Amino acid sequence: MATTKTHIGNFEFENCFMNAAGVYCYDRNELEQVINSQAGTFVTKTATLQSRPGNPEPRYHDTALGSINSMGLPNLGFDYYLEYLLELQKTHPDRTFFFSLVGMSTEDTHTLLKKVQESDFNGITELNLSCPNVPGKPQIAYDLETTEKLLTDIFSYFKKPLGVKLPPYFDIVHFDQAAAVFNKFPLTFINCVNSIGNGLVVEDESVVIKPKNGFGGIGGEYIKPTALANVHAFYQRLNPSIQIIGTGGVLTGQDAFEHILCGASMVQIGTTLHKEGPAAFERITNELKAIMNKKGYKTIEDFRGKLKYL
Ligand SMILES: O=C1NC(=O)NC(C(=O)O)N1
Repeated sequence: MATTKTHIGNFEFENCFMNAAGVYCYDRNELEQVINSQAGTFVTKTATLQSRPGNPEPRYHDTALGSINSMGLPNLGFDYYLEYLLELQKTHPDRTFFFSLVGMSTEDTHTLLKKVQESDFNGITELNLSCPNVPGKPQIAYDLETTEKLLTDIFSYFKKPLGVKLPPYFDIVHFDQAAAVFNKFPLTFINCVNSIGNGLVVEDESVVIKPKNGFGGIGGEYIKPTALANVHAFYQRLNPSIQIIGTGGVLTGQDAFEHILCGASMVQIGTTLHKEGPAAFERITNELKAIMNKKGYKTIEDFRGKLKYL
């Protein structure tokens, strides 16, 4: 019987599925629903130093093939999520959770990570280098010089497990350049991909979200080929010590199988979770197990990264 267990760093997870930051993770109520689902773990909504209301609504819209969003990092603030995570370390000592965060400035990012370093948090930190929706703020990881400087400074003081949430790259040379940067650091993982930034969805004669005149991050079926390409490009290039979390376009067990085949050790679900709710984790897990049983794979390591070329 196939198992979809996995590990990230030194942590074991009963299931290789979890939410993508931003979906089912805004507050305790949503996070508890993920804890009580078939998901192996959760990641919080990206926390900033102070709470943020985010962008004006409507700022999220589902479409037939996915979603567009320009949330603008609405969150309850770093202290809210840290307090909850520390409480979970007492009530769920056998579980490991992910803490997503980013500063609204480089200084804030260091303040946040120093707080994590000095805290009793014993889970995994996901530094969001790719939010496309804060007006005037670039997607940090598209500036590799700034990213390298930031990671150099971070790893001078941050000694806990850390990964980065990346935007999609679209140029082979950028895969080469980005991997060369990430290979310099003791990253636990990279997470490919965040939404494809600044798409535009039109219905009838209008945009469908208010912020930025309708420009927003695209998720869902639209982005699976880009997500798989980023997962596999970095799988081909990174030191094996840096694991890959695959995010983007996961609707079925087959989509998850493809992410793992491309090299992912964990699969995050965003748009599908938003549309279907936490029951999606059980459905997609069962679909993946059925595929593995049919193919004779017992664990995800039996096929992870073993994408065949022609
Ligand atoms: O990193 C992010 N990616 C998104 O697609 N949306 C959110 C947001 O806008 O808060 N952040």
